[in-house]
Amino acid sequence: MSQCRLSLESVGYRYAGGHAAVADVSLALGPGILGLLGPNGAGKSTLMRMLATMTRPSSGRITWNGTDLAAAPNALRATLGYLPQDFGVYPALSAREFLGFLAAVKGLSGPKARERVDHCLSQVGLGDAADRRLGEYSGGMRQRVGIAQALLNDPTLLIVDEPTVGLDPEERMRFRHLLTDLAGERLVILSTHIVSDVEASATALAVMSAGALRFHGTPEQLIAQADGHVWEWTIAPEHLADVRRRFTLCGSLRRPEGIRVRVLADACPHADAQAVTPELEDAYAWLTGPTADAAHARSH
Ligand SMILES: Nc1ncnc2c1ncn2[C@@H]1O[C@H](COP(=O)(O)OP(=O)(O)OP(=O)(O)O)[C@@H](O)[C@H]1O
Repeated sequence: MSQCRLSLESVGYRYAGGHAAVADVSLALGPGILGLLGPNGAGKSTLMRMLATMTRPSSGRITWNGTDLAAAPNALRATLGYLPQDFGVYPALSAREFLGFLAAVKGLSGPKARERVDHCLSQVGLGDAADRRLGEYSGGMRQRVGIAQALLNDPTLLIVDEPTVGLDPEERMRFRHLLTDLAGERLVILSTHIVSDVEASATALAVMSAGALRFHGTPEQLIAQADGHVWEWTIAPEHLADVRRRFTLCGSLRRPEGIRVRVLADACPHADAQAVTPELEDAYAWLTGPTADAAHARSH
């Protein structure tokens, strides 16, 4: 079994003339699926590009099985699969031709390459569509081609950056299952701003906002942080706008007797409100949303 230890020590990145897009991120990772969550602009893609050795950290260091990536990026590249956020395909080629081309770029050729291309296409469920032009593929199918190309070298580290953007719910679900199947002994890092993308599959979560790492742990540990901060009660429909203005609204459900609202608050928001068991979505909003900032400010 290949080793699979990725370590980030106080990693930071600053774009020329800009603020710190990533600041002081430390993480120790092993096999499993890490869901990297964060709102737009949190620094996820910048971090992923450093992990994929596309850019070097401005500060700190990243090691793969103990080797510093700044000094020896090839230590990782041979065993890395990367699906960037802006992955594009050649519409005139079939999936089989496209992957054959990329296999050759990666140094695979002959029957071995053909076998590998077939294997990766069937792994992502595109065996039957392999000879169709990529221009005719749906968004979800194209993203699966993106995963297939990332799998060509049977990577130990698989990095996928916002792979579900633009997919419909069915394709999104299929993509989640695919990543779960692929995990095994590898480390899969999946970035997204959609909690349900990682809810069922991630063994660990890292949450970023404004360049900083706000949480690293299991989904259960994240949920525990929101315990006692998620409330529900029923209001008259005309009070909805007021509740929305005063609290972070996580959900609302129209019922015959009124609207059942679900809000985040650090203390009981209303005489009728009851604390309810948090879901992962609530906990993520609690960690990254305005309620969290307000509660944080009050405690300092
Ligand atoms: N090429 C660049 N030059 C300057 N600033 C950049 C560049 N790319 C990203 N940034 C800035 O760095 C910060 C982090 O961006 P990044 O793309 O890493 O976030 P993200 O979490 O991946 O968000 P998204 O999901 O929107 O891509 C943002 O403030 C962004 O504006």
